[in-house]
Amino acid sequence: MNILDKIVADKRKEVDLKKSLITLPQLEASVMMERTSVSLAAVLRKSNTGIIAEHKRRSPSKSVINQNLNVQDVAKGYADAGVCGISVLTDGKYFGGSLDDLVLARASVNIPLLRKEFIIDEYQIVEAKAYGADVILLIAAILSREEIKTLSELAKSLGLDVLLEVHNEEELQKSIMPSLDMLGVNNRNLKTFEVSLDTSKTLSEQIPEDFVKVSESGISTIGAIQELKGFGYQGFLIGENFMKTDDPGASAKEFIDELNK
Ligand SMILES: O=C(O)c1ccccc1NCC(=O)[C@H](O)[C@H](O)COP(=O)(O)O
Repeated sequence: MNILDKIVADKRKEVDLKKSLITLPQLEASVMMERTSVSLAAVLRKSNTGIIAEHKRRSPSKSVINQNLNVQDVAKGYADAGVCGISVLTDGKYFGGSLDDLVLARASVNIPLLRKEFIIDEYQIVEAKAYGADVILLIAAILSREEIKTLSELAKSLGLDVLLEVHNEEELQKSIMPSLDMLGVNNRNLKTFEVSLDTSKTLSEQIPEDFVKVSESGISTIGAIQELKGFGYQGFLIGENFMKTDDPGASAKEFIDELNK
C-alpha cells in the first residue's frame, strides 16, 4: 500500500469516528457557518506575487520541518508579509496539524485560509466552513469524478472556494468542471514523493483559462516563480521553504519583497 492509500484509509476511520462525536447538525449550528468567506481565487487574480504560504510542521516526505512555532505567530507573520492566502494543514497523524490550528489561524488573520486536508466526505467540507476556512482542497488522485462533483458543489453552496489538485493528465481530464475555482498542479508525486516543477510546466496548457492556475510543492526560488508565471500560473503554494526557518513570516516577506523588485 502506498502512503496516499494509507492516509486515505486512516482518514476514513477518522471521519467515521468524528461523525459520532460531533454530528452534522451540531457542526451546522456553528456561528462560523454564517461568516462570508473571502475568495482566494479573486485575490490571486489581482496579485502580482500569488504566494499561498503553508503552515506545515512535518510531512511524510520530510518528517520534521518545524515543531517549535505557534500557528498564530506564523499566520500573522504570513499576513504581514503580504501573502495572498494561508494553507493550514489539519491532518494530525501525518502532518502534525489539527482543526485547532485552523481556528487559531482564523482568529489571527482575515486573509483567505485553505483547509489543507485529504477530503473524502461531505462532512469534512461542512467542518472546514465551521472551523473558519475560505477554501477547500480536493485531490483528484483520491476521488472519482462523481465525488469531485458532489464535494465541490457542496463547497460552492457554502460559499467556499475549491482548489482541485492534480498531478497528471488523466487526473486533470477527469476533473474539469464548473464547480472548481482553481486548478492546482502538485509538483510532488504523493505516492513516491518525487518533486519536479516540470509537472506544472507540462500540464499548464491543458488547464482551461477559466481556472486560476496554482503550482504546488517544491518551490523555493524567485526564478522558479518567474518561470512558472510564463506558463500562466497565478498562485504558488509554498510550505517547507518558509516553515524550515525560525521565522516563516520574515522568510515569506523577504521572498515577496524580492519578487516585487
Ligand atoms: O509534503 C509531503 O510530504 C506530502 C506527502 C503526501 C501527501 C501530501 C504531501 N504534501 C502536501 C502538499 O501538497 C504540500 O504540503 C504543499 O504543496 C507545500 O509543499 P512544499 O512547499 O514542498 O512544502
